[in-house]
Amino acid sequence: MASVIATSNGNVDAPKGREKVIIDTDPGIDDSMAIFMAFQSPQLEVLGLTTIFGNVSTEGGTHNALLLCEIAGCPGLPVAEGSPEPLKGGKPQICDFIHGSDGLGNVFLPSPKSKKIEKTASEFLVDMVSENPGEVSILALGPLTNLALAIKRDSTFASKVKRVVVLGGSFFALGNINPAAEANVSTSSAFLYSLQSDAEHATLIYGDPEAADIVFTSGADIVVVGINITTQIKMGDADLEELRQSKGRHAQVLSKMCKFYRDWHVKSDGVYGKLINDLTLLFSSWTKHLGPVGSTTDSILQIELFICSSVRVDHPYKDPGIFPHDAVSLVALVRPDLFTYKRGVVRVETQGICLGHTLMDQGLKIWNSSNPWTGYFPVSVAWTVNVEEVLNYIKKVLMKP
Ligand SMILES: O=c1[nH]cnc2c1ncn2[C@@H]1O[C@H](CO)[C@@H](O)[C@H]1O
Repeated sequence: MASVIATSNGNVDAPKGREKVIIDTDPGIDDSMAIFMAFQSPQLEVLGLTTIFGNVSTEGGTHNALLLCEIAGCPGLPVAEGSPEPLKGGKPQICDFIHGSDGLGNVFLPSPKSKKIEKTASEFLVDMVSENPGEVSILALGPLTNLALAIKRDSTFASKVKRVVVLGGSFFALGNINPAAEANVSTSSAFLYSLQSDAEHATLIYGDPEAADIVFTSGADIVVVGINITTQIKMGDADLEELRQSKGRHAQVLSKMCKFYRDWHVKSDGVYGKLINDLTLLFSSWTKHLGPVGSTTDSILQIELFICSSVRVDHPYKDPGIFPHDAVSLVALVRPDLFTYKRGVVRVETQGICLGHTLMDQGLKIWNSSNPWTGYFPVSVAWTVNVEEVLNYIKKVLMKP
């Protein structure tokens, strides 16, 4: 029996008591934040970590998961290694440009002493959920391959798992891999498309939209937090500095990790990179619209005015900082009341230019005939977020000694 009750408007009630949780993760800098937060959350009992590719290789993720458990003072916690590749096979591309070659912001910490358990991630997930039916929740922070394998392995898994909180997808908003897709449901689809014309590589499929579609349509009690929600929460440079100066139990190591992540955000989403890009693009239209350039100072002023009045004045990344995606989904697990939700069937595109696109039927229309959304169980999709409270919550937990 699921403990989370979705009300008619899709809202999710807060769980009562200490919640058993397995974190399925590709750690990852924002994963590390979420994992440390889970260890610092008295309302959670972390049963173990399962690993997956994405921000790092699955093997690298296992290494980092063991390391994070040791740093957090839980060296014996089970870490089960997951699939090295998506359901369809192929070598996944790793986001080392976001998380560094060690996955932890190139901090190159000493290797962990503890070892992964013998069971695979899907075996561990199935066994823990079977042993504690209706009691184990899963926080899924990476591609959903391990969960899909658990569902395939045990047809009762979806009904026995308490609830699954997924960081993934982008609902009625753009993705971060390309306009259609978010990274966890379609890792590196952009890379796939760059290879599609290359016959030698045509059979390679990167990303795991098939797994995401299996999980979303499995009937499990699922809460999905997309990047349309997580990118509303920004830890700016001032927040990061506050963290660095705090006595937070893991504040120092996280601050070191976050440097790389922050610098990537500035390049990828930040004002500087975007401004240069915008400037180049706008320069031609500027001369067309505003006439010939006067003195250099005038020109710069006019360009600034033009940019401020026409582009990106509301871009969330005007000020440098990071998006703590995984930490936000941890908050959705422990403080579901800080979000509102819509219920609906979610399907994931598994082919074509919208590979990895997550699309929810909001139930606003009675369709004339059946369609690929018909007949599946609805999930809860985070719809709005209390930005200030979620940011405060993340900071409070991370700054806890
Ligand atoms: O722009 C991006 N491209 C690929 N992966 C990203 C990007 N931004 C964040 N992440 C990573 O993917 C998950 C959220 O989609 C997060 O785990 C984050 O670390």
